[in-house]
Amino acid sequence: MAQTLKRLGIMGGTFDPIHYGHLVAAEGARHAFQLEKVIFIPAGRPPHKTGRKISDPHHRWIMTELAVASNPYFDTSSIEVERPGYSYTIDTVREVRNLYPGAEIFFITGADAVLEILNWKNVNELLEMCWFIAATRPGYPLGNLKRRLAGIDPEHVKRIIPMEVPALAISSTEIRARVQEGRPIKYLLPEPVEAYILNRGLYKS
Ligand SMILES: Nc1ncnc2c1ncn2[C@@H]1O[C@H](COP(=O)(O)OP(=O)(O)OP(=O)(O)O)[C@@H](O)[C@H]1O
Ligand SMILES: O=C(O)c1ccc[n+]([C@@H]2O[C@H](COP(=O)([O-])O)[C@@H](O)[C@H]2O)c1
Repeated sequence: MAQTLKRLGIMGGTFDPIHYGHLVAAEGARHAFQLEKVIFIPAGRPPHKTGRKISDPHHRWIMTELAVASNPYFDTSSIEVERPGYSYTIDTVREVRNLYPGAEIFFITGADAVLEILNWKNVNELLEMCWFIAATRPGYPLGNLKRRLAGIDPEHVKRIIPMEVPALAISSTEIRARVQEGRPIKYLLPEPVEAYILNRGLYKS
């Protein structure tokens, strides 16, 4: 059913697993851009990660649910998990616009993802439909976006807004490696997510 909101955030990601880097970026965006809600949307089949093993979308979606439960502004959606084929953001933003007609949409990414946006499907159309918030991330300097995204219409590049967040050098890759090597992951991600990973034996092999 369609809902009325003025400013809506979407945090897209593979979330394999979700960690505090994602949550801090989303909460920073919620506050800075007065977003009434941030919907976390785990990618069902990320188009750019075809060459690597990704956990079952069901696990990634449950971990996302567990991670956002304590924040009344956060929600999740399984639209990408349920949609067959590759999870293109353009399709997701179109769907979200139908569910929230009239809402201004802010797609939240980290600096690494936004620097790859040139390769995204229908990027110019996407930037006409929503704003992009590019959260700072250690190791991915965001300087001179206009030059680095020279393939995109400069008017559209203005739709990408850098946002400073507390630097957390956490990645899902590092968490998976830690689990595999028996090193701790505590304090890198919410406790219920940690418990889920350990109970289900994720990332062991
Ligand atoms: N520590 C972080 N700080 C800021 N943004 C982040 C951080 N970690 C991830 N993001 C952003 O969150 C979004 C989803 O990221 P993703 O689920 O791929 O996590 P990841 O840690 O980058 O995963 P992986 O290591 O498996 O590639 C991306 O836009 C990414 O740039
Ligand atoms: O639509 C695309 O072409 C596209 C290409 C690469 C990434 N994305 C989206 O960008 C978000 C962050 O991706 P990732 O790999 O950093 O988790 C996630 O929602 C992906 O679906 C989208």
